[in-house]
Amino acid sequence: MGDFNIVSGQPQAAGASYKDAPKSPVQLDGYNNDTSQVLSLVPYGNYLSANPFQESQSCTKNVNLGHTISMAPQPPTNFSKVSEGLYRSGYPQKQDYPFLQSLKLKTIVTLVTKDLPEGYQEFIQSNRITHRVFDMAGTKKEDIPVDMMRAIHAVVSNPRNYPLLVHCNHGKHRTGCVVGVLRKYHQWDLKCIIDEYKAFAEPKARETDLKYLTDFDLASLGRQPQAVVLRGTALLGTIGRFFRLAFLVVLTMLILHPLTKFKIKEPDRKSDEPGRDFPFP
Ligand SMILES: O=P(O)(O)O[C@H]1[C@@H](OP(=O)(O)O)[C@H](OP(=O)(O)O)[C@@H](OP(=O)(O)OP(=O)(O)O)[C@H](OP(=O)(O)O)[C@H]1OP(=O)(O)O
Repeated sequence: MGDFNIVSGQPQAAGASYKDAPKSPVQLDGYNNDTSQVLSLVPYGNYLSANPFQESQSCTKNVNLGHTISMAPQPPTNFSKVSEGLYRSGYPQKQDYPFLQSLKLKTIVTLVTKDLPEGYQEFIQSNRITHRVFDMAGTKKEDIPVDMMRAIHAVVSNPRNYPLLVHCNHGKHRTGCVVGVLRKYHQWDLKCIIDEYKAFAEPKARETDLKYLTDFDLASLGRQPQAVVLRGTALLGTIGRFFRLAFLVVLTMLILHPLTKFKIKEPDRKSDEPGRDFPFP
C-alpha cells in the first residue's frame, strides 16, 4: 500500500475541537493606516495551505490498517501568526510539538497555570525554549491586573524573545486580550483590534474582554506606543540619509577640487623650457 496524505482532509489536530478554528480566512491586510504594521494573518483553518512546513517536515505514522500515513506537523488549535516571529494559539498538545519545533521558538508565554500536557516540559527543555508562565485568571472572572499585562507585554513585544508563541487554553480570551493590547500599542484602530479578537474568540467573544480592550490605557504600559517611535525613527532615518548624502557630496567636491585645479593650473611662468608655443606676458 502506498502512502497517502491526510492533511488536507483533516484540518484539525487530533484532540482539538473544530469549533475552535476560525471558519474562514481572516485577512487584516490594510486594516492599519501604517503600512509598516500591515500583517497577514493566516488563521488556523487556512494555515495548512500556506504552511511551509507541510512538505519539508512531514513525518510518517503507522495506523492499524497497515497503511503508512504521511502527516505534516499540525499546528495547535487556534494557531496563527501575529507578526513576524510572533505566534498565538491555544494550549499546545503532544501532537503539536513537531510543528512548534519547526518554528524554532525561543520563547513560549503561557497565560494560564495548570498541569502541563504530556511531554510539554520535555519539549520546552530539549528545544532550549524560555518558558514564561503567567497565572492569569479567566477574563470573565476578573480583570487582568495592570502589572501582569505590563510584564506580559514587555516579553511579547520584545523581538529579542522571538520567535515567540503566546498561548492560553483555547487561544481566545487571555491570548486575545494580550494580542489586542499589543495591537493597541502598535496603534491599530480599535475596530480592527476588536475584529481580530472576535475572529479567534467567536462564538464566545466576551463583553468583559471587549470592554477591557476598549478601555485599555496604553499609559499603564509605561512605554511610548511603538508606531510613534517608528515614525520618529523613520524621520530621523530620512534626515540621517540626507546628511550622509550631503556629506558625501561635499567630500567628493573637496577631493575633486584640487584635482580640477591641478588640471587647469597655469604653466610655470618662470619656465623657459624649449618647445613652448605661446609666450607669457
Ligand atoms: O462557557 P464558559 O463561559 O463558562 O467558559 C468555560 C469554557 O467554555 P466551555 O466550557 O464551553 O469550553 C471556556 O472555554 P472557551 O470559551 O475558550 O471555549 C473557558 O475559557 P478558556 O478556555 O479558559 O479561555 P482562554 O482564555 O483560554 O481562551 C472558561 O474558562 P475561564 O476563561 O478560565 O473562565 C470556562 O469557564 P469555566 O468553566 O467557568 O472555567
